[in-house]
Amino acid sequence: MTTTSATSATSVTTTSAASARGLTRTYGRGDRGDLVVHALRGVDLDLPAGRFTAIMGPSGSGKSTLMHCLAGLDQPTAGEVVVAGQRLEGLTDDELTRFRRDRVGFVFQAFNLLPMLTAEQNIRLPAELAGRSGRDLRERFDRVVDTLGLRDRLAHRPAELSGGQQQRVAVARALVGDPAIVFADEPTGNLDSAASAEVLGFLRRSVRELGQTVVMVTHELEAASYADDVVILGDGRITARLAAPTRDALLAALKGRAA
Ligand SMILES: Nc1ncnc2c1ncn2[C@@H]1O[C@H](COP(=O)(O)OP(=O)(O)OP(=O)(O)O)[C@@H](O)[C@H]1O
Repeated sequence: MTTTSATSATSVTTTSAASARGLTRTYGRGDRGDLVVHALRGVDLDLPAGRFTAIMGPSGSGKSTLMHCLAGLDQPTAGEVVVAGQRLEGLTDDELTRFRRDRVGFVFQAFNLLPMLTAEQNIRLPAELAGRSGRDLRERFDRVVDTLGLRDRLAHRPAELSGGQQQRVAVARALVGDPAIVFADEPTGNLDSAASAEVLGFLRRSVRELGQTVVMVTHELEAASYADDVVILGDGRITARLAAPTRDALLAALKGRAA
C-alpha cells in the first residue's frame, strides 16, 4: 500500500455511491485442470458520492473485472457489492437489468451510438426506455446538453460528428437519466489528445456542476490527472489509493514505490 488503504470495515456501508467488501472474482475451474485466474482477490473499496475516481493498474490487474462487478455486469465469485444503496448479490437477471437501466450510466471506449438516430435521440433514448418523460427529463436534458456544450449539435447524426463530439453525446446519454453512478471504461481510448482533454474536462464538470459520481478505468496518466481520487490495482488487489495525485506520485504508485 503506498497511501491510505480502503477501509477495513467488514460490512458494506450504504453512504457511498458504491462499496465492495471482499470482492473476489475467479475465472476457470481448478477441478477440471483448467488454469484458475484470480482476477480480483478480496477487494474492499468505497467510492464516495459526488467524486471523480480513476481506476488504474497494469494490464490484467483486474480493472475491468472490478468495474463490471460494481456495475452489475459480472457476478463476483464471493464478496459484497452495494451500489446506490442496492445490494447486488441475489438479484435476478431481470432485476440487474432494471438496476443498470435505472441507476447506472455507462460510457465505453467505442461510443456505441445508434447511427440512424440524431444526437438528441441518442441522448434521450435510455431515459425514455426507462419510462422517464415530462418536465424533469426536459430540465435534466437541457442542463446536461449545456454542460457538455452540445446544444448546436443535437440534430446531427453520429457520422456528422467528430470522435470527441460523439463521445460527448455518449457522456450526455449516460448522464441524462440522473444515474447514481457513471462508469466510464477507457472513455478516451479512441480519441486524440485534444478530444480526450475535452471529454475528460466535461466528465469533471459533470461531477463539479451536476454532483455526478464518476468512476473511470484508464491506462492514461493524463486522463487520471482529471480525477479527484485514483485507485491502483495490482494482481487483483488495491495497491494504492491516492487523492489528487501529482504525475510523479501516480507514476511511483504504479511502479509500486513511494514518490
Ligand atoms: N471471461 C474471462 N475468462 C477468463 N479469464 C478472464 C476473463 N475476464 C478476465 N479474465 C482474466 O482476469 C484477469 C483480469 O482481467 P481484467 O480484464 O479485469 O484486467 P484489466 O486490468 O482490465 O486489463 P486490461 O488493462 O488489459 O484491460 C486477467 O488475467 C484476465 O485474463
